[in-house]
Parts: sequence; C-alpha cells; structure tokens
Amino acid sequence: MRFHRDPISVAEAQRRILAFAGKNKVEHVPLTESEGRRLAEPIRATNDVPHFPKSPYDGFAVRAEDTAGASLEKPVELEVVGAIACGDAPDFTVGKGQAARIMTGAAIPEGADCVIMFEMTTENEARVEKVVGVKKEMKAGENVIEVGEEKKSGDLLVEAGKRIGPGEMAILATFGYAEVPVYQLPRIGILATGSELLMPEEPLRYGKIRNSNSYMTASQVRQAGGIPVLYGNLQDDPDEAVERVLTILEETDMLITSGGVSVGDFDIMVEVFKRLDVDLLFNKIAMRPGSVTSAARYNDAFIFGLSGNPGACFVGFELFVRPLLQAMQGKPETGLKEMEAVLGVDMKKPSSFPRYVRSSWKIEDGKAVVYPVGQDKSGVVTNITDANCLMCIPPGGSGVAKGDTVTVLMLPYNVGE
Ligand SMILES: Nc1nc2c(c(=O)[nH]1)N[C@H]1C(S)=C(S)[C@@H](COP(=O)(O)OP(=O)(O)OC[C@H]3O[C@@H](n4cnc5c(N)ncnc54)[C@H](O)[C@@H]3O)O[C@H]1N2
Ligand code: MOO
Ligand SMILES: [Mg+2]
Repeated sequence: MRFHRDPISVAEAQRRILAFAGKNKVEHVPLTESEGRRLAEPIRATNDVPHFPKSPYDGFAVRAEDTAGASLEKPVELEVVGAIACGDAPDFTVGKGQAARIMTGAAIPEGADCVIMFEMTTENEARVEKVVGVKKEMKAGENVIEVGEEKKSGDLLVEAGKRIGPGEMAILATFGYAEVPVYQLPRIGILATGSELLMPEEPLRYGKIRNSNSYMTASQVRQAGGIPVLYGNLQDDPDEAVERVLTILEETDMLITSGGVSVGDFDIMVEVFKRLDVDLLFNKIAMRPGSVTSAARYNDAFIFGLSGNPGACFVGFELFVRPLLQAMQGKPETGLKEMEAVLGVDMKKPSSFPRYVRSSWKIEDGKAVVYPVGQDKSGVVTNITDANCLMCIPPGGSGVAKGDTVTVLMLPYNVGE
C-alpha cells in the first residue's frame, strides 16, 4: 500500500514545518569564533560612544573665547601648556590664553572647548614649542566629539537573530563582548539514496552516476548556518535504510535524504517512512520541481526526503529546509527574500503547479530583469552554478511572457563576488 498523496501548497508546507521549529540552545563563543553565527541576544551599548569628549583632528585644544578676532593676517597667540596623545587622560587644565597640543582621538582637556587644526595655526609654517598663533575664530564645541555623540549606553545596536558579519564584529569588540551569545549550530545528517550512486573519486560505470546532491546540500546547509555531516550513499534497500536513518538521527539534529521519494519500484524513502511510523508532514507539494518533496517528524526530529533530481533537491532545500534552519537560529523572518523583476524571455510552458525556476537576475536600464539559467529540467545539475534566484511562475494559463513582472526569490549565491 502506498501513502496517499494529496498536494498541498508551498506556503502550507512551510507553515507545517515552522509549526515545529524550536530555537536551538544558546552557547557563548569567543568573539573570534562568532563570525557567521546568529546572535541569541540583542546587543546593547555597554557605554557611551565616545565615553570621553575627543578630538577629531590633530591640532590644538583651546578656549573659543580666546580666539576672538583671530584671522590669517592677525593670528592670536596662545601659550602652549601641554600635549595630549591618544590614550592619555590629561591631568592639566587649559586656562585663559592657553592651548594644548592634541592628537586625533585624544581626550579634550579641562578648560578647552574646541580644537583648531594644525593647518589653521602657525604650526603649519614652523613647529611651535611654547607659543602658537591661531589664525581663525573658533566657536565653542567646534571640532569636539561629544560624549555619547555616536551612541548612548543602553542603546539597542543589533537585534537578536542577526547573523554576525563585519559590522557586528566591530560592535561586539567595541562594547567588550569577548564572549558572544549565539545559537548552537544544528548538525544535519545528509544521506543519498540510490544504488546508481558513486562517490566523487570513483570512475564512471555504465548506468551509474556520481552523487552530487550530498555535496550540494552540504554547501546549502553550511551557508544556512548548519553543520553538515555526510553519511555517504545508500543502496536502495529498505532494511539497511531504516537502520542507517535511526543511527543518523541519534548522531545529528535532523536528517536530509535525497532520492527515493517518488513512486518508482525502488523509491525506498516511502517505505522507510512507513516502517518508522513517522508523523508525516507532507509528501506532495503543488510545485515544480520537487513535487515529491516529503517531510516528517520522528521523535522530535525532522526528516526531509528531498527529490533525487538535483534541480528539485536544490529547490526543495531552499524552500523548506532553509526556513527551518533560520528559525532554529532565531532569525525573525524566515525564507528567501522576495523582489519583483521583469521577465527577460518568454516562459510559455503551461503548468498546473507553480514553478520555481532556477534563474539569474541582473540590472538592465535601471530595472531588475530575470532570465532562466538554462534548461529548466529538474534532472539538470550543471546550471545551478549560474542561479542567483528562483523565478516564481504562477500556475495555469500559458505561462508568462517577456516583459511580464514576476516575483523572484533571491538566493544567497552568486551575488556580488
Ligand atoms: N511515474 C512517475 N514518475 C516520476 C514522478 C511521478 O510523479 N510519477 N515524479 C518525477 C519527479 S517530478 C521527480 S523529481 C523524480 C523524483 O525522484 P526520486 O526523488 O524518487 O529520486 P530517484 O528516483 O532516486 O532519482 C531521480 C533521479 O535523480 C538522480 N539522483 C538521485 N540521487 C542523486 C544524487 N545523490 N546525486 C545526483 N543525482 C541523483 C537519479 O539517478 C535519477 O536520475 O521522480 C520522477 N518520476
Ligand atoms: O518534482 Mo520533479 O522535481 O518536477 O522532476
Ligand atoms: Mg524515484
């Protein structure tokens, strides 16, 4: 007996998955190892920035009132009473008629209320020792970075769930987060089913092909913030498959298989689901490619049965596994980002299911224009390399025409490098 297969929509399939998505445990990792992880807590400023008034220039810290009437022709002379380097805590006061040498980033001394750049003093002509001529009238506060001017202590800087990149690294270091609270990375077991499969290092034999899905999926997992664990290839043998699935689920948080989910004689994943008596979430989705994509819960763990066809396997991951991995790592909005683009060619193939076509968008004459990357067949493996989006073609009618506006789901691959 076969499982009954009723197609559900992509949105409903995503909803069924996310209904079980719990956030991963939190761990603290050293700052240098936090790159690419998702923050488990919002990051707030732990101090004002800056926390002392500082100079943005190399120059002299002076009192604005002392510069009244100063000009290029008639510099006002001030007595130089000290020098402040970056990192110094000045222990003297700038009094009436006085100035202090000050460097970019150094603390403004007591008494001074502005900074005049070296270029606007006689320092520019010859290095001064005891007396400097100021060539410009200054205002109080001019060229002074005030306490808290950039951020105030307690300000929210980064929301929880954000992935740590260069900007977040700079913030974490600035505010003393030597240890960073992040979500644990989910460990994802990857298993390819199919007696035809060879390892990459094996020579080709007639009728056989090399397993590409596992390596493609591992890359998708890694880029979505998971740790892929490769479990090799499995013969189309249900007894062995059940055993392997159980072992993998003991060692990982989730299993992704590819192949064997359709209606063929050797499509063993259907049998595996039956024998394990899983809680089936879905086994048929109204979409192309990947309509046979299946998902189940087994003792609080997810099993994804992605299609064997590489194009369908790729799309199945992006639409169903990615949102789950994002939710587990606290990302508030899950799924691929959408945008509108103009279709660059006719796509006249009618389909009763919505299609998610591996495509590439680029800007032409100021507009986003999208093209399929090549043959839109789910068995094609060699054009995924060119895809930076999935073009969504609604079902029915006679497809879409060049110039029509379509929704595209942006992939995080092949962009900007
Ligand atoms: N009678 C029907 N036949 C098929 C249907 C259907 O509805 N009725 N659906 C078709 C669709 S659509 C898809 S998609 C595939 C799904 O097939 P399976 O998920 O069962 O995958 P397999 O049969 O194991 O393999 C399909 C294809 O993919 C190649 N493959 C498998 N694993 C890998 C791998 N790890 N790396 C690279 N390539 C792989 C395999 O050799 C086959 O060529 O079913 C259609 N049939
Ligand atoms: O469900 Mo399939 O991926 O269209 O060949
Ligand atoms: Mg099959």
